[in-house]
Amino acid sequence: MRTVATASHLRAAEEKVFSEQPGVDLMSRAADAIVSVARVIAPSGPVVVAVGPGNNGGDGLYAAAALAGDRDVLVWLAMGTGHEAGLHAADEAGCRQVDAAEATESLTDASLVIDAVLGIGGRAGLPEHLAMFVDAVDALGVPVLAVDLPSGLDTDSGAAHPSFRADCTVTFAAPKPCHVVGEASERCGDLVVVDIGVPVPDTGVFVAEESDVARWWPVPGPDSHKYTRGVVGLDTGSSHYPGAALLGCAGALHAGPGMVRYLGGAPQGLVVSRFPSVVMADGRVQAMVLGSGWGDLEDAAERLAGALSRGVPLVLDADALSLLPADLPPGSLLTPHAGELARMLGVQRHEVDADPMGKAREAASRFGATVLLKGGTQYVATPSGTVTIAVRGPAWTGQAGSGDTLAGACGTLLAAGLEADRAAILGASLQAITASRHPGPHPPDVLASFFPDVIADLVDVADLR
Ligand SMILES: NC(=O)C1=CN([C@@H]2O[C@H](COP(=O)(O)OP(=O)(O)OC[C@H]3O[C@@H](n4cnc5c(N)ncnc54)[C@H](O)[C@@H]3O)[C@@H](O)[C@H]2O)[C@@H](O)CC1
Ligand SMILES: [K+]
Repeated sequence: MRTVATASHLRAAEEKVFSEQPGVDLMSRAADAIVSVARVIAPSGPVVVAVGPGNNGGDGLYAAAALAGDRDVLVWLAMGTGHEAGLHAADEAGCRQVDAAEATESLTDASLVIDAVLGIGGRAGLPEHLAMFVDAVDALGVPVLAVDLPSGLDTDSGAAHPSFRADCTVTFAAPKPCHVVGEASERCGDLVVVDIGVPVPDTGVFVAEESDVARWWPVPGPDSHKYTRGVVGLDTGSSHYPGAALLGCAGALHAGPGMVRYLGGAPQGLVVSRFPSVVMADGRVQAMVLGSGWGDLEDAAERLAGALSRGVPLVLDADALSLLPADLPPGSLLTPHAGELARMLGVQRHEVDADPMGKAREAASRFGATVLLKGGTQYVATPSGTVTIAVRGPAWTGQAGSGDTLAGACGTLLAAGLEADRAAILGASLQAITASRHPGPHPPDVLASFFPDVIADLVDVADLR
């Protein structure tokens, strides 16, 4: 996991470094990292560096100076001014200063554009002349390397302001919110996080990576059996929504449980004919999933009370989220989408959309349970206030039934003994990674059927033997 830091977190951390190590040259370290990545993306050919007025431009100018040793480097002062010492270094190294028209014309031959216009000091959006330059870059398909972040984005949000669209972003110390949430994250391309000697601040916000999923996945050992791997009970689906039972079973089974018990109100024959390993008899379970596809079941409250009396961690999804009891069993997980979270908190949907992380954190605190807020960006908030952003995937998963399979997978992971936040991070990340590796409009149960291949590929092969 990586810590996610805002612009003000980063500024405070940098100031501490400067006060403790007067004269430290962080800009050269930043420039070195940019140069290394630039050489990988475009080993030769002319480079156009769009430079802004602040230190982000300074990073770009020192990188331009280093690259000018063996290729043509054109420097465009996109805001009219630039970091003085950086400009001097670029001039000395033989970079050629160009105006907007020449910068745009030179794109036809350019192997790379370095966007060093605005970084964490930038205001969101781009002035007209820069927006036109970005359009020209996009139209010609010239690769873009963004310094710290694609200029135009708001560092601290996922909002899709007019901005550069990078193939790769080199950022310093820690990812910022714009790199990991919302549409903004899709403008960053591959993210390279570089340690330039600024300590990562303690923010309580994290982003999960594929390597975390591999590291934390509960892989059975030589002495494992169905009860050590975990038995998950599903009280999902109903006679009105029998498909939810199948989707939950698909998610639970393909995440690797010891056993799935189906205890819901959908026709049993339907479930067992599709999934013969699912057991219909009631008995011991180590976690329960409730609510997906309940609709307006008359006995919903009794079903929830029955599950609560088992004293095992619960995944509460969909219709069960409107019946939240005062005390949930320890280790329980709530899996709302934005509309359901708004209802849980008694706020408008747009308030959740405006501050999804804050609202997920508020719900976790209020209900004393981990909250997985589902959507394009998936937030896992704990009652202690930490938030982890799950690995992102393509929007193919944005379809009816994805939440049902996800709840089933999370139930399997809770039954395996994982803490609720890990179960949520792993379940949500697995679904996203699977959609990345198997892109296309697969129905949610079909996508879940690819989970085993993805899990096997992620975890250490030796562990599977
Ligand atoms: N503080 C440091 O020592 C380090 C900073 N680094 C770099 O410095 C960057 C931050 O530098 P700065 O604080 O100078 O900020 P920026 O370089 O991000 O931009 C600040 C300047 O741009 C102007 N500006 C902001 N938004 C604008 C807009 N929309 N239109 C027109 N002008 C706009 C501001 O008025 C200000 O002059 C980081 O992103 C990183 O790239 C790195 O060199 C590492 C070390
Ligand atoms: K930038």
